[in-house]
Amino acid sequence: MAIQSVGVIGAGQMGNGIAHVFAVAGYDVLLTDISREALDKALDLIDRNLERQVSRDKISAEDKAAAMARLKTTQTLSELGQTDLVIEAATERETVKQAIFEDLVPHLKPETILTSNTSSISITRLASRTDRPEKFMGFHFMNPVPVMQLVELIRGIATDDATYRALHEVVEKLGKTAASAEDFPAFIVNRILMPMINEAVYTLYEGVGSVSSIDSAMKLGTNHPMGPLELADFIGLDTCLAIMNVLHDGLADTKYRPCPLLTKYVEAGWLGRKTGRGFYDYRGDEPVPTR
Ligand SMILES: CC(=O)CC(=O)SCCNC(=O)CCNC(=O)[C@H](O)C(C)(C)COP(=O)(O)OP(=O)(O)OC[C@H]1O[C@@H](n2cnc3c(N)ncnc32)[C@H](O)[C@@H]1OP(=O)(O)O
Ligand SMILES: NC(=O)C1=CN([C@@H]2O[C@H](COP(=O)(O)OP(=O)(O)OC[C@H]3O[C@@H](n4cnc5c(N)ncnc54)[C@H](OP(=O)(O)O)[C@@H]3O)[C@@H](O)[C@H]2O)C=CC1
Repeated sequence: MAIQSVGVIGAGQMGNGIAHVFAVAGYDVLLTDISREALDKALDLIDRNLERQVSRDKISAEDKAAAMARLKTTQTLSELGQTDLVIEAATERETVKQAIFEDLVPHLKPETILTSNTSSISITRLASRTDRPEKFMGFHFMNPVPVMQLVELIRGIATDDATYRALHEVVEKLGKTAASAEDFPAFIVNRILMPMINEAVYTLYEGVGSVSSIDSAMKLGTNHPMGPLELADFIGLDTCLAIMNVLHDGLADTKYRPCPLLTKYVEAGWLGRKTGRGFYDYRGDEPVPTR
């Protein structure tokens, strides 16, 4: 079956980036969220990010108009049942994702492929709660989606070859590169990246360095485009903590213990850029380190 239409669940930073790249690649996109405000903000952001690509000659003004025309939003989850491919990109919480799949499954066409953009949660476990574990996969995009080349493809224990091949083809049509990962906690990228970020928070917690010195040390000392604390703010500290908890619970090894300071920031509602404050305060003209 040729995939032509795509449903995206969750209009946060990942959902809007995923909707953006699929619309540019010629797919009809239906984006849903529980909040109308999130949908309106996502449409506005996609428009601005497409404009940025036009201004840098990455796409033409006609491509932008065509992409915006292919993009629709709805607050009714069941409407996504008629699409060929569904990508769930809601909050990184297993109960939230399971509830979404439970509500959606009765409305799905039999041939629809179901995927999750989860950063860490077991694909086999998510798939087992649906009516189609063989047509279920982890489809893990990186942030910011329009810029990052990689998509991790994660097969659950029951995923069939046809589903894997179909998603591999989609990745190629998007002009991105796939890397296959086995279904273990946090897969490849976050198994390696998130302990580094967590260690940077411990480095701050233990007073080895300030926010600025830790970030400049890693940017200038290891050529990372962002320091680990700046990157944590960019990803979202709630998402970082959720991933560390999945690693800690799933691998039962104390080396994945989330830093108490990371927990404290999340408990304060300081989730990074998306709430205006994290390891940096973004409410002024320039980001100001909080420690
Ligand atoms: C948590 C998970 O589950 C998995 C993950 O995603 S982990 C996070 C992975 N992501 C990273 O590690 C990102 C690390 N950071 C970076 O690579 C860079 O800082 C960055 C690409 C985000 C920004 O780069 P920069 O050079 O500082 O900024 P900027 O010049 O504004 O952007 C670079 C390019 O991206 C484009 N861009 C940035 N954000 C964009 C967006 N949202 N949409 C479209 N284009 C965008 C810019 O227009 C610019 O294009 P040109 O090269 O044509 O000029
Ligand atoms: N941030 C990152 O760098 C990356 C994140 N991911 C993964 O992508 C997913 C989304 O992350 P991200 O975009 O950063 O998170 P955000 O917090 O930016 O967005 C999540 C969105 O999902 C919405 N949502 C929550 N519950 C539901 C629901 N039941 N139905 C529909 N929408 C819902 C939220 O609404 P509200 O705000 O109203 O709760 C919010 O708009 C997570 O699984 C995350 O792990 C993957 C790669 C990178």
